[in-house]
Amino acid sequence: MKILNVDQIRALDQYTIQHEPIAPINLMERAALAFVDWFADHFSTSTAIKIFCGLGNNGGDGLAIARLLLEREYRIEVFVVRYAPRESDDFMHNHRRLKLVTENIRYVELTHDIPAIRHNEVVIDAILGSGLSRPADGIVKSTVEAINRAPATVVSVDIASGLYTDQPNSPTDVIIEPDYTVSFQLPKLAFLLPKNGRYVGNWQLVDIQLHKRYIDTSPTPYYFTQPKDARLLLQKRDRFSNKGSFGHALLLAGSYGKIGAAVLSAKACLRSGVGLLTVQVPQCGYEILQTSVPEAMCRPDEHQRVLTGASEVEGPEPVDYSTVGIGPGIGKAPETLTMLRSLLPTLKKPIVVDADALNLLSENRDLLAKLPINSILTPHPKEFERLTKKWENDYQKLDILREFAKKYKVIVVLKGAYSAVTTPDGDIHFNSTGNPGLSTGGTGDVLTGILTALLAQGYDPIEAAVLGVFAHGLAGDRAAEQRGPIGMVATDILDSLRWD
Ligand SMILES: NC(=O)C1=CN([C@@H]2O[C@H](COP(=O)(O)OP(=O)(O)OC[C@H]3O[C@@H](n4cnc5c(N)ncnc54)[C@H](O)[C@@H]3O)[C@@H](O)[C@H]2O)[C@@H](O)CC1
Ligand SMILES: Nc1ncnc2c1ncn2[C@@H]1O[C@H](COP(=O)(O)OP(=O)(O)O)[C@@H](O)[C@H]1O
Ligand SMILES: [K+]
Repeated sequence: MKILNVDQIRALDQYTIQHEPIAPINLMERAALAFVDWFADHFSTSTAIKIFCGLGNNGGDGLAIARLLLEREYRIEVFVVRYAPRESDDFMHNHRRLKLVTENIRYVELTHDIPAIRHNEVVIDAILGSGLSRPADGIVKSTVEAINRAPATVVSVDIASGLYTDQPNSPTDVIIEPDYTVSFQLPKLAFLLPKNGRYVGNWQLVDIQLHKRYIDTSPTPYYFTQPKDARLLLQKRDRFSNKGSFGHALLLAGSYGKIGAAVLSAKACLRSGVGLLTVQVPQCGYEILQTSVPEAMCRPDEHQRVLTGASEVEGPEPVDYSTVGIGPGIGKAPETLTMLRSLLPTLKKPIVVDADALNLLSENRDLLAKLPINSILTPHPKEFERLTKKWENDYQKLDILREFAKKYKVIVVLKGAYSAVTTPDGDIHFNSTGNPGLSTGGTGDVLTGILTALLAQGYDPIEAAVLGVFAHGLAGDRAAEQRGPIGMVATDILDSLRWD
């Protein structure tokens, strides 16, 4: 699913109006109806509701929502925040229609017009939408502050008033802090960025049938991976396939005290369909790995505690494997850096690089140029900062991500809520699955195993990254259903992984 910018969203509305065709007021009615359908699923008619409307089309939505809620016998009070002398045409139209059915419309011009809001009430925030062009000030600011102070449940229409759709807010901006955001049709970039969490709440999309042709032909670097997008990427298995059909992966993982990382990665790799798996661990990990992952072959490193790459056991060279996954639990010993230095230039196909392998790269940035083209790097934000530089806001972080992926021709998976899969062309696919239960040690090692398995099976590296990150998050969601987000651990994700 595409994420469009604010100008494109406006143009999409206009395109729909012209080409469906539909009158603007009817499109607003459709949006209001979609909102009200959602609202009716979440709140009973006994709820006391205060609707705050601005003077633009977001406010127009609010007025239409008020009328439709009245029709469904909700108890509502409407407050129009009069911050300017002019209203939009569709606002005025809905204002006239609402006045025909209720006299209960009040105007907020001065702070003493702002009503008291009680804890068992629901506030619908339709003050400002995607038309925001400057920070909230004056009576808008005071109203937003009063709503934020109130103990009520807050539902924002389309986007929280005061939040920009796709540019940074300043830390001093006053913005609604909703419990829910009910947005129209397409996700907004602002919803996916960590600093905006409290200005978005639990966000949901409602379909208002905006024109598909415009969406399909609009260029954008931003995508949001939906279940149907991921399903399209999944390769079917041939009836006559054999284990040789699904590649032979090499995992370089583990060090003394961190063999668990190697175990988790290895298990995830096997549970993600790899044909054969060899794991190289330091000698101290040999018995642990052979016992806990009998399906994997183990090549013990000649070093007791850390990886050096050398082994007394004969085996293929790393370049001869379908792919290599390197990093989980490897530490930053000088011997391991030496291994990385000599290994990288020999590899020709995309590999997966995670954890301490990334930290070694950030301390030895000359090695970045040695990464095979289209390799997948999986930093969490701290690791990514070490590889690049500190960012001032989430939007700058996205720019740095895209520059980095372009410069080194790699795919960067910036992990976290809505993990961002960034391609060498500068596209970013935000992941839709996953939950805070994944914030527990070892879940990143599982992801490395998954991605390594997909590369070994011959998946295109971008598709491997998008699909692997989606499947990992989905397994996390299943694990959270079974165990709850607090009790789940990385092993539960392994048990929940499914590829159908
Ligand atoms: N265009 C359409 O056909 C549709 C629009 N929809 C709604 O329309 C909204 C966008 O409407 P608008 O473009 O009218 O914009 P808004 O309703 O967000 O803003 C209204 C006006 O306020 C002014 N403004 C911006 N920042 C301000 C601030 N800080 N303080 C005071 N005034 C400020 C702007 O100049 C703008 O004209 C969407 O968020 C959505 O809710 C929906 O009804 C779906 C269909
Ligand atoms: N709040 C969250 N929502 C969704 N996914 C999350 C969240 N927190 C963490 N994750 C996911 O969990 C994984 C954590 O990886 P990482 O930080 O490398 O942990 P570790 O190194 O301990 O395994 C990543 O895939 C990340 O996207
Ligand atoms: K709003």
